[in-house]
Amino acid sequence: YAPADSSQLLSEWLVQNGGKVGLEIGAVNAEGLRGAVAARDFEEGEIVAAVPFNCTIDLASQEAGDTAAELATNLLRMRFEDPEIWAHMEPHRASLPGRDQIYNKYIFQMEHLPLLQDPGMESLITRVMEWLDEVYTGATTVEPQYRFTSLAHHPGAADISREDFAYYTSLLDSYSFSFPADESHEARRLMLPLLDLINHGGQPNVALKRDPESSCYVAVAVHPIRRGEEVTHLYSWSLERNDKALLNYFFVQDAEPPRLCAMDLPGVSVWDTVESPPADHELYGPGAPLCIQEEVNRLRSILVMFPTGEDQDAALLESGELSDWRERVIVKFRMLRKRALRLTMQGVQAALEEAAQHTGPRVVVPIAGATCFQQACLE
Ligand SMILES: C[S@@+](CC[C@H](N)C(=O)[O-])C[C@H]1O[C@@H](n2cnc3c(N)ncnc32)[C@H](O)[C@@H]1O
Repeated sequence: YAPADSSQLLSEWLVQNGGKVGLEIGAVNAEGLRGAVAARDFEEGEIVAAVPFNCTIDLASQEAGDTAAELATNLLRMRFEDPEIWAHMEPHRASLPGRDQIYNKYIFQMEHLPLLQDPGMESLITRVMEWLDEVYTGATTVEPQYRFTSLAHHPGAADISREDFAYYTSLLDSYSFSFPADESHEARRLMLPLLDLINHGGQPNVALKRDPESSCYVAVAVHPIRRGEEVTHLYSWSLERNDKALLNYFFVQDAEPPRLCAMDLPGVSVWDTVESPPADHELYGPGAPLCIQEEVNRLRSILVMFPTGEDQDAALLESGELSDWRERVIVKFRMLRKRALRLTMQGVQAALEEAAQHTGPRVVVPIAGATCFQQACLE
C-alpha cells in the first residue's frame, strides 16, 4: 500500500480543511490488510470521521449506475480542466493503493482468467475490459447520452496510457461511493478520502452519511466502538456472495454458514443488484422453496463442471506454488464456491432424508360419527 506516512499527511490535510479524524490507518489482520481502527472510544451516534465537501471529488454523475470507466474519464478530465483541484487532492491520491496493490474486473490479467474455472465468468470479465477499451478510445460510451467526452478527444490527454486509464478505472470501481437520491439530494458518485480506507464489514460499526449542516461526509458510530477496534461499514449486502465481492473488490470471505455465489442461485446473475436477497437458509433450509431434489441435482451439475475439486484447490493454496497474491485470491474464491455448493447440497439432501423418515405410509382412519375422514400419519 501507499507509504504509512501518507495516511498521516492525509489526516493533517483533512483537519486543516475542517475535517475530523478519529481513525488510525494500519494493518487490521494477520495478512496485513490495511484498514481503519478507532483512535479512541466512541458512543453510538458519535461522529468518528468527517470529510469536508471541499476534500471530496464529486464525479458529477446523475446516475449511480455509470460504469467505472466513464467515471475515470470524468475524474481524469479534472487533471486538465481543474488543475488546482487536482493539486489540492494530492494527499488523497497519495493514500490510495498503487498499481500493484489493486485488482478487480477492470484490470484482470488474461492469464488469470482460466484460474476461475468458469467460462461464463471469463466472458463476463472480458466484456467488462472491452467496455473499458471502448470508453478509453472514445469508440463509444456505455451510456447512450454520451455524457462523458472520451479522453481520446481531449486536448492534452495523449499522455494518459491505457494502463493509466485502467488503473484509475479500477480505483473508481473499488474506491468510489454511491449515494442514492433522497428528498433533498440527487444520486451522487463521489470519492471520499479517508472514508475510502474503511473496509467492508457484514456487521458494521459505522454508517456513512452526508451532513449538509457541517458540509461534511461523516462516518457515524452505529454501536459503541472501543479504541483499537477495526471500523467497518457495509458496502453492500450483496458482498456476502463471493462472486460479487471478487469482481467488485477482489476479496472473498469464508462465511459460516457458507453462502452460495449469486450466479449459482437459480435465475440470478452476477450483475443483478439485489440489495437484500433472501438468506440461503430461507431458500434452502428445511421446508424452504429450494429444499427439493431438483435443486440438489442442479447444484451438482454446476459442481461437476469444475476441473479440480475443493481438496485439490486447498492443496494448491498450501503448496506455496502460487507466488502471486491475485492467483491465491482467485483459487481461494473457486474453492469457497465449491464448498458452498457442496455444503448446500448436503444440507438439502439431509433435510429431504429427514423429512422422508418422518413421512410413513399414510393411513386413512375413519372417525366414528364424523362425516369426513381424518388422515393420520403413522411413524
Ligand atoms: C474502499 S477500499 C478499503 C481500504 C483498503 N483496504 C485499503 O487499504 O486501501 C476497498 C478495498 O479494501 C479491501 N477490502 C475491503 N473490505 C474487505 C474485507 N472485508 N476483507 C478483505 N478485503 C477487504 C479490498 O481490497 C477492497 O477492494
